[in-house]
Amino acid sequence: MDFSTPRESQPLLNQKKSNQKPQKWPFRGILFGLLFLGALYLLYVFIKYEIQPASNDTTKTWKLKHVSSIATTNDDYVKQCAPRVKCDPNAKYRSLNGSCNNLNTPTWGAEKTPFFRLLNANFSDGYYKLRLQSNGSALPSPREVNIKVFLDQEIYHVDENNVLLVPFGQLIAHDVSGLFLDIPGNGKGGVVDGCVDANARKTYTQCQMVVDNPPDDPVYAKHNISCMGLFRSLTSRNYSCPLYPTAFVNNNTHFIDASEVYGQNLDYSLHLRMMEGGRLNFSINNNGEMFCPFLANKNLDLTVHSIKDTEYDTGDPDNGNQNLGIIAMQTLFLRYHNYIAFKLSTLNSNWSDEILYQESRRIVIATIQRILYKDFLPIIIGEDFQEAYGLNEENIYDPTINPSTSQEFSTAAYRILHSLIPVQFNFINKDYKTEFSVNVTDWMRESNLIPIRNNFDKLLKGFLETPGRLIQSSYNYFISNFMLAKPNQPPYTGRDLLTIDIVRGRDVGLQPYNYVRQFCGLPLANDFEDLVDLIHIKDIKKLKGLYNTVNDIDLMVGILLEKHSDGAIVGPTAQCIMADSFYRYKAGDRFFYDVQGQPGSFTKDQLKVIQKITFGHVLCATTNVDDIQDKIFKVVDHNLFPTNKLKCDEYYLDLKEWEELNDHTEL
Ligand code: HEM
Ligand SMILES: [Ca+2]
Repeated sequence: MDFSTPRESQPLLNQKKSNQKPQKWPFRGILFGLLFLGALYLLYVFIKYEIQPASNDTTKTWKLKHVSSIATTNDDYVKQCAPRVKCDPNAKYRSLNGSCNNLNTPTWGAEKTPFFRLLNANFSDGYYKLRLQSNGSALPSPREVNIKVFLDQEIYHVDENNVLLVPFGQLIAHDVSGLFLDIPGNGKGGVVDGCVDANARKTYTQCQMVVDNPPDDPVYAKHNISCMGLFRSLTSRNYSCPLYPTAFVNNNTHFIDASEVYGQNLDYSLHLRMMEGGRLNFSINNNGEMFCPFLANKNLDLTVHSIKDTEYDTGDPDNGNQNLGIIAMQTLFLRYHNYIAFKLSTLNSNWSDEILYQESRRIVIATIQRILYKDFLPIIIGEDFQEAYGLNEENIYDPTINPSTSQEFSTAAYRILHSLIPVQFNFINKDYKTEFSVNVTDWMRESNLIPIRNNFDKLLKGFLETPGRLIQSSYNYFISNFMLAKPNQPPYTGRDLLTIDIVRGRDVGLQPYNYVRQFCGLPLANDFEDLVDLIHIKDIKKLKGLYNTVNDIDLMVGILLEKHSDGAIVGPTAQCIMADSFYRYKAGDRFFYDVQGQPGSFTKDQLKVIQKITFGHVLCATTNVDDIQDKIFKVVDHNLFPTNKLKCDEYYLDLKEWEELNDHTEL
């Protein structure tokens, strides 16, 4: 036995019998004194910043708490305007417009109902006018904020996540949120041209948020473009529901229910269907590949842009054609629906078109929900945070939870992922060669590339194999200057997405960053310097030069600048806002895929199948892309980690649990 090693229970300091005399009072006194002062200081810090007693992981103590709305207006729509809806409590399938999901409040989560608010709206007149700074002056031009705070600090590095995060993230955005523009007519049968002339600004309330570009604007000044014409958003007043303060309407269903694939209401959904074999309408290209139905030259919104050449008919008429990434997702899930419908029809030859359509729709929605909660969200808000927030737990439906998208989520928190948008999309072939790349901003509202030369497969391979833009506060230079340029005109006739996002937050009356941060359990900053816990001092200095007080900073700006939380790609305030909406989409959705005991629930065995479906299954069922990583949003080098690339045989989708459904469930 080695006696030189002290026994564990033996305090190390007592190990050696020291000949020294015990230390005397003055030394101990100083030590205790210092400790006492230290404790007092800590107490002061704890009180000042309302820090809760820490567990091992201090960040988790406040994160675990669910936020609950402190807005007083969330019931106004239901009380004052909601139509009476008669629901069938035994309906097996969710409605197309989201109504009757909640049997007590049937309009919760339905299309064309107002966004939920976490905090009350903030308008300078308490009703509709844009917020001002606390001293009554106008807020800084968002374009100037972008130029001074964000644009000059772009980092040209890539991430371990791949580009697929962008189109999939956008697909979810278009599922849960649709803020339409309130475009005024010019009295001559046309519409006001972008609010750019001074007269329009004076005449139309919808033109109140035109953004002035600073005179030294690095891009627009030399072309004499002095402002960015923008319209305000549609309000509940546009739908004959005059709420006070102004409420903004979601034109999509709030639920994660693939409404961008199926449409937001019954009429529109019928127009998208073949009415045969449960399938959705489609077009075929020269290679016999399936796409969303081609629509030639249909103009959607000529005031902002015009549509060129190939356009597709999708469940999301407003945004489905916005860029190549989203059109790829629309195509992918249309094909997936039709693939499932075909499979189910071979298993159940007696099923009607309606049953095939609804059963396929149910599986498509479940697939999107699975990918979102299992693969996408942990990357965004962090795995530990997601776990701690209870977002991984088996779903227990709670009818008291309002499933509606929060305004803070749709017009700020979820938009910060715009910073992930890459400059280019790569078209990569089966041999992992990039055949060509295109600028995302050169190909907006134009889809001609998609249906030719196997480009669709190459674009998807490109999403998987291209490392994403490093997560950072700035948006890329192109999307910050040249988005949606006028057709056949130079790029500088385009727009700045970050400017739009900041001003959109003012449009819908979001509270400033400091108050939302406090709502999320973080300390309220008394002055700019107090932000240093989450925002870099160099950014604080810039904010000081732009905003009057710390209470004036736009929510979008503050959350973009926040340091990211451990394991997440966003900071704590964005985590808090996002987790809230994603929690309510789940716990407040009676048809969420894993809810049991409802007329629309999957059987236990079907659920087991659903729980195995991944993005790889979707790709293998619908494209020629092969060798797909299980961790779908990560870049996996095929040379270094060949075994992490799985062949499509491993993504076989077996739906025999749906065979002769009458044996499993009642129809
Ligand atoms: C190439 C990719 C993308 C482009 C070009 C793009 C562009 C846009 C544009 C122009 C708007 C409307 C702005 C306004 O007038 O208020 C918008 C809205 C929005 N975007 Fe993106 N976006 C992209 C990707 C994403 C991604 C990856 C996310 C999130 C993961 C996202 C989330 C949102 C949200 C939540 C809205 C508000 C939707 C609404 O309520 O109507 N977008 N985006
Ligand atoms: Ca939806």
